[in-house]
Amino acid sequence: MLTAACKFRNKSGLASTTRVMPFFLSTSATVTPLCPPPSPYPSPHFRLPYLPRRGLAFLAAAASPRTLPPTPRQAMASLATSTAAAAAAEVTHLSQRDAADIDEQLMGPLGFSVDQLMELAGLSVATAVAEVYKLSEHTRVLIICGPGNNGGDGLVAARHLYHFGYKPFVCYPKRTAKPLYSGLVTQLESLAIPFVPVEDLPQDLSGQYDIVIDAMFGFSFHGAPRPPFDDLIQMLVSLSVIGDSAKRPPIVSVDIPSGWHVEEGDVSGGGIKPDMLVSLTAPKLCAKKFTGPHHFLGGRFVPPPISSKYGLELPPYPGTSMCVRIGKVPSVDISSLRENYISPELLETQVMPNPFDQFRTWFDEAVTAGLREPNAMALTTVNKAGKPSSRMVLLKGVDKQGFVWYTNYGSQKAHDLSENSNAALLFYWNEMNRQVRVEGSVQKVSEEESEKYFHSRPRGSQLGAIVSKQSTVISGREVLQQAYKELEQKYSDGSFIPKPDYWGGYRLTPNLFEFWQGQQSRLHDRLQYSQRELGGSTEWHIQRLSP
Ligand SMILES: NC(=O)C1=CN([C@@H]2O[C@H](COP(=O)(O)OP(=O)(O)OC[C@H]3O[C@@H](n4cnc5c(N)ncnc54)[C@H](OP(=O)(O)O)[C@@H]3O)[C@@H](O)[C@H]2O)[C@H](O)CC1
Ligand SMILES: Cc1cc2nc3c(=O)[nH]c(=O)nc-3n(C[C@H](O)[C@H](O)[C@H](O)COP(=O)(O)O)c2cc1C
Ligand SMILES: Cc1ncc(COP(=O)(O)O)c(C=O)c1O
Ligand SMILES: [K+]
Repeated sequence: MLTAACKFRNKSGLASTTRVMPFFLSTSATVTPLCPPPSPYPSPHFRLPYLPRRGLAFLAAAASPRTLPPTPRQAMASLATSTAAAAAAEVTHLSQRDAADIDEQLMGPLGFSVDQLMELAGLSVATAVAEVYKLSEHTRVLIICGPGNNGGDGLVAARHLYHFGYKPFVCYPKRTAKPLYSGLVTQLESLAIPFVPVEDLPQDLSGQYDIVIDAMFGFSFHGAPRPPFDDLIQMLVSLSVIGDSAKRPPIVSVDIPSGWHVEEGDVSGGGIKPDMLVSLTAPKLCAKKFTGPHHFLGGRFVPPPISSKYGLELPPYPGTSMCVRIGKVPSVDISSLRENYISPELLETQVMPNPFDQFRTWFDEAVTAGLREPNAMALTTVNKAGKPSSRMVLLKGVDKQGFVWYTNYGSQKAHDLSENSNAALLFYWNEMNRQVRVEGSVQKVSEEESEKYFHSRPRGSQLGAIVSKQSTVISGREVLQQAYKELEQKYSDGSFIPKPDYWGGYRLTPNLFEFWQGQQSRLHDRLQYSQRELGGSTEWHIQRLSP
């Protein structure tokens, strides 16, 4: 499989992505049910005593890096989880002294070298920048590096940004003679990254750069900035007073907004106002005064002895990410969220004559691409009054007879289907720019088929199905837990769990399919398969629909 990822970003910094699809080698508090279903349930299981609410520890477990799956989409999902967790929990802020102490411990008894930590710090900065400021709208990055390790982080970030596809420019006026720094400079020179002297910088940076990274001073800054950093800081201050953030490059500060007091922040009120702060190891006290939209934490290297010694409360990093968003999540301009789809063409001459075969091909490709739950589908039912309702269900089988899923025969969907057998299924494989619509009529599968499937499920899910009077109102989660616990005990000997007669499968027999492949400028491909009578037999007929 070949994939290409080319991302576009809009002004909010959060949206407008071009999705290039993978190419395959083969082509009020009271809630009452809207439509109360008839009750097929035996009642005794459901009159159960109150059980205290469980703690929320499972939320933390859900955000644990170890449990997070690796695909980009899942990483995004987990980023959201850990963002929420980070926002909820208090993140430790370090004093200047503790920050320096931690550095010493890491590079002393804990066996790290400065090169290593700087590499990880710089990589964190680059990944955080790339997460917020997408390449397609922000290409040219000016990195202003100071004389110490903060400047070193900037040099490392410049290298990674280059490899991510950005065009870095480095301003490094006070170079340090140490081999670590000269090595970093040589590495950048070998990539032909331009070093820009301070005097060559335009007074107004907004015309020449799309992002400015402030890597001048970190936690060892003290006093007032000395030349030439005083002027450089002023340049960034003038930049941040341009009110319309869309008309100027965003400023990203590494660890500390340069010129700010490490603990007190922007004391005079006339300092840099960065749009983004990437705190390293743990935020310093001044970060409490940061009011920009993007606060990230990087430096995923803190070992337990440091965390426990300094009582560090730090958010979990999502998946394999080098950075995690902390602080408030910026609110998104929903109207600006959009994707531009780029996919291979979907042509009448290439698709299979039979829509079931075409579905199977696409389905297998979705599985091969590693999509999470490609068998999740929206099911829309309509009751006798014509009121539609949709929900997700899992496809559990497909063949020329139809599409099968399992559910509760007392649920709202079951009630709708008993009144109106017409239904629609919808698959959306986001990462592949693909959608499949299926319409038809629905019948229950045989008891035998349902029995067979029921007993293939994990025992926990079998018990869950017995416990749930799906779509009815319950007083609290405890009701389910208590009933579940009792059943768990009842069947603790591993004995056969009978399928309740209120649980089973449905099969939708299609009379219409539509295969949708997203394309640029909203000129998508849509191929519809409908049924036609031809010489006494039914045939599938393919038509292209306008996007
Ligand atoms: N564990 C981590 O999180 C790591 C973080 N890293 C980064 O390192 C910095 C801290 O680096 P450090 O070298 O200790 O200090 P700075 O980069 O902040 O800068 C020190 C140099 O700046 C000079 N300085 C200080 N104040 C001024 C001033 N007012 N005007 C001009 N120059 C100033 C200072 O010179 P002095 O003569 O004054 O001492 C130094 O030359 C941390 O914030 C992270 O970004 C590591 O990369 C990895 C581990
Ligand atoms: C991804 C996903 C898969 C689901 N799969 C099923 C399923 O296979 N069967 C089912 O009864 N409910 C499933 N659900 C729950 C349904 O969406 C829905 O909440 C439930 O069936 C009750 O719907 P109803 O009240 O409209 O009948 C799933 C939910 C999600 C998000
Ligand atoms: C209520 C309910 N029933 C059934 C299913 C299908 O699960 P399984 O794969 O165990 O059959 C799901 C899946 O989410 C569900 O939520
Ligand atoms: K800085």
